[in-house]
Amino acid sequence: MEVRARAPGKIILAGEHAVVHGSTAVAASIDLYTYVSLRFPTPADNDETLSLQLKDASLEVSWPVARLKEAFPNLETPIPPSSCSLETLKLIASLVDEQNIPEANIGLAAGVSAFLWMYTSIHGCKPAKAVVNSELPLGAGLGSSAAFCVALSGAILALSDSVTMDFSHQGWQVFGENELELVNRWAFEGEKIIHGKPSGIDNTVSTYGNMIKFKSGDLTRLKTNMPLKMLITNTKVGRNTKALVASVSERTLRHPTAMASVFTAVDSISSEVAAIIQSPVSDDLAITEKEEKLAELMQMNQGLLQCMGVGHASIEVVLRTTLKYKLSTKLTGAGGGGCVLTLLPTLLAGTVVDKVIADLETCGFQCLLAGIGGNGVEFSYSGTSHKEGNLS
Ligand SMILES: Nc1ncnc2c1ncn2[C@@H]1O[C@H](COP(=O)(O)OP(=O)(O)OP(=O)(O)O)[C@@H](O)[C@H]1O
Ligand SMILES: C[C@@](O)(CCO)CC(=O)[O-]
Ligand SMILES: [Mg+2]
Repeated sequence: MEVRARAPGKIILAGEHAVVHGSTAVAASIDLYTYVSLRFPTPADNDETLSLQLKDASLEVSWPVARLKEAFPNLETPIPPSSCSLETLKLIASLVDEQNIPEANIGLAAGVSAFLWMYTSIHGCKPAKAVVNSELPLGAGLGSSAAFCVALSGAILALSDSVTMDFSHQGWQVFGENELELVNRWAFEGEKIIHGKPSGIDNTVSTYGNMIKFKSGDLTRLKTNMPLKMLITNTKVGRNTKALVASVSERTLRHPTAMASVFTAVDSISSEVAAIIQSPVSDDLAITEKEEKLAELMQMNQGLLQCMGVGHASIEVVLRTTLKYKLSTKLTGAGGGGCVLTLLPTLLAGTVVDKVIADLETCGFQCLLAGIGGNGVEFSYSGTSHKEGNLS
């Protein structure tokens, strides 16, 4: 029995970082996915290990089941979604350490730890093989960590008793509402291990897809008929969300009143962005007016992100380049490099878009046009029609 799950990346249209401090943010899924396949070995495989293959990083880690049982002698599973205690996190860190992950790949250790926490909490020390690959750039602001956690959580739960299986269904299928909530809650626990203090917006938009408004853990699914086209530019400057989120918190401790005003301003911007996106579109004139407002709000949000200290020289280059074409740009995700969004108005000529892309690529950046607002996490089964690998 094998299950596959896929979860999308995301863009944040407004409100990153401020959302960690209780402000509203608006995010949308994009049609770039992280895929996870998970299978329990059959008796013929004679495989008593739990393994995780990370194809994007050409890394495979595995533990004999006996080693896991030794590390977690009192494991009772499944447990409901819960934070990994400091004590368990230490045990997991020592299991990860034993794998001697090369220094160049050390950022992956947190992802491996998140996998171990989610998997063992649901399936205990049962042998299995998980394989991960992604269409998303890792650590670039497009929610790769959330897509990783959501796809893993989806696959792990799809092979558990918490999910009702439908074998009559061919291809990708969606989870039920309660199942989605469970997938999202577990993914959030994984994100906590990777990010330290996530707001939950990234795993939530990856789980539910489409476009969402998010504030203090509350999700509003946005309904829109506004065609939204964004150019995504990857500055290819590496950064780490955990460190950037921590740096904004430190600035907030140093300047609490000033930062509170910044977060309040972002809250208003995000609320306005959500209102514009949701108001019905009647004609080209109405679209143009809405796009102009969105463009201005993106510029304002970018200025406030600068105030938070998450800009980068490479982002400035993208801003200046797109401004030559009177286009508005803001960073997306944690900033400090990573990806940047440029609003492409509906009536903008294709030739202009080509020129902007050529200009940005001359600077060494990578441009992509992703579809916005597609489905969230989905899964599909292959193999025999039961979940007990050792029965198949
Ligand atoms: N396909 C993958 N394979 C292995 N690890 C992954 C994968 N995708 C994400 N990760 C984990 O997530 C980490 C990157 O997460 P990080 O939050 O820093 O960036 P991001 O999620 O891409 O950007 P943002 O949080 O700003 O949207 C990696 O270092 C790794 O631990
Ligand atoms: C920077 C941040 O706001 C978004 C990262 O995509 C962090 C978070 O909300 O968890
Ligand atoms: Mg992330």
